[in-house]
Amino acid sequence: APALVALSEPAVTTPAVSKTLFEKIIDRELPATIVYEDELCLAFKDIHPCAPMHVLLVPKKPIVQLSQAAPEDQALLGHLMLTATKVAALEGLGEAYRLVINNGAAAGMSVSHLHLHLIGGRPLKWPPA
Ligand SMILES: CCNC(=O)OC[C@H]1O[C@@H](n2cnc3c(=O)[nH]c(N)nc32)[C@H](O)[C@@H]1O
Repeated sequence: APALVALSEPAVTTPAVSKTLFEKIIDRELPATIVYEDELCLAFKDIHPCAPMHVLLVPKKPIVQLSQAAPEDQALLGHLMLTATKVAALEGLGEAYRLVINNGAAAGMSVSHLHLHLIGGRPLKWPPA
């Protein structure tokens, strides 16, 4: 009987591309209430707002967290901060708002895609919890 030759299955290498929740929102694969968009970033309402106005501002570039931003991201980071002021104005907050970046899970970051919390619409205490 002819020797059985084990046919090696072709190695299937599926790219380990797991989109974060925010990348799915950016790509419109998940719904969100979008309040601002330009070529570099997207702003949408937080699903669990901690204030009457709680918007998330994310770069379209999937920077995992602030501590992983690179020097070439400097202009983008500045754009995010200036865009936050524009969104605050769009949302009628005037000058009264808080802009928060959490870095890492220990700081409460639950989605591994850099995001700025723009919070306002009520008096805010300090320090935050
Ligand atoms: C806790 C602060 N650290 C952090 O990582 O914030 C992640 C922020 O994303 C919010 N969020 C979670 N899932 C969704 C979602 O499907 N849609 C939207 N529009 N927001 C979401 C969550 O409420 C939190 O404030």
